[in-house]
Amino acid sequence: MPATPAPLRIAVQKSGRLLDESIELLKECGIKIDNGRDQLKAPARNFNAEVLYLRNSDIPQYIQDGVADIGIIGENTLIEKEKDAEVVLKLGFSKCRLSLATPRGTKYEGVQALNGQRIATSYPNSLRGFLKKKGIEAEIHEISGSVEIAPNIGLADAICDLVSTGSTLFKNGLEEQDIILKSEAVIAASPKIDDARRAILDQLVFRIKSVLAARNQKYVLMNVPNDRIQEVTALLPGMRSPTVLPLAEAGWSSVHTVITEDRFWDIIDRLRATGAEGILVVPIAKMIV
Ligand SMILES: Nc1ncnc2c1ncn2[C@@H]1O[C@H](COP(=O)(O)OP(=O)(O)OP(=O)(O)O)[C@@H](O)[C@H]1O
Ligand SMILES: O=P(O)(O)OC[C@H]1O[C@H](OP(=O)(O)OP(=O)(O)O)[C@H](O)[C@@H]1O
Ligand SMILES: [Mg+2]
Repeated sequence: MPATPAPLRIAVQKSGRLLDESIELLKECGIKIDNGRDQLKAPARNFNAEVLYLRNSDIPQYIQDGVADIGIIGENTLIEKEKDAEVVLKLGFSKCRLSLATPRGTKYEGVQALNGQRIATSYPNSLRGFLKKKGIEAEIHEISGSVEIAPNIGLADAICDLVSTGSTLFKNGLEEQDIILKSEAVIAASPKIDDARRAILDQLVFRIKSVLAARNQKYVLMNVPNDRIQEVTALLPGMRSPTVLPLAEAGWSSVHTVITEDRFWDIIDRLRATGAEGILVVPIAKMIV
């Protein structure tokens, strides 16, 4: 009997913004993990993997060194740490951008305005690269958090930090000026991953793709008078084409299909106008594409 390969070592953030959605995603992939807050290393119960709970900013180094085979990490951290890792899959959560901001009302007609200025940031490498590309000489002031306070306490003229809703900038009297990069959570793989673990990773990626595909879709069922079926089905997408089944009541059919979340309301309104009734919308757990 062939030996079971060593488990895939998955690095996730120990605590912070990425943790809950990372664990939820693995769970939706059918991978059960004991809560490892104190344990720091936890085996998966029904998949050949183990989870390493690490500091977010340390994960790129662990991936490069092959201490972790893969990690769930923000692209922004991966870029900032300048470590060797392959982005295998974008995960669609923790979307944010690394931006430059200045106090509201500051005169700013392009990045040239930053020449000779002091910029506070927790992302010195990303900022340095951006300024170099733009030919701007500025003083980078590295701080590890609460960056948005820096202009208010006279520490800097501008900041470079993550922005999502923009509410932290707003509350601190700052205005977003330029975007340096856009980021979301990704699966990153080690250059040292071996073939056996790469095969486990392929299995995991297949499951994640099925979960992510399903998140954007709804399964929709409706009753349609038979003389309207053609009009209704013309409006509908489907994995192949809509399913049409006869109802017990003569003259009516049940039509089933899959609709993308962003087209959903538009299509539903048109379906009702065309004569569809009793429309049911059901979430899809997994979608094998
Ligand atoms: N406001 C936000 N909206 C969406 N995603 C965000 C936001 N802030 C951060 N992120 C994403 O979540 C990741 C983790 O952020 P978090 O604040 O939990 O850790 P951190 O303080 O950046 O890291 P460390 O543990 O190294 O101190 C970031 O690298 C980024 O990819
Ligand atoms: O645009 P917004 O939606 O307001 O989000 C942006 C804020 O979120 C992050 O901080 P976080 O809350 O993670 O705090 P931290 O500095 O302790 O990591 C980031 O560093 C910004 O300060
Ligand atoms: Mg943060």
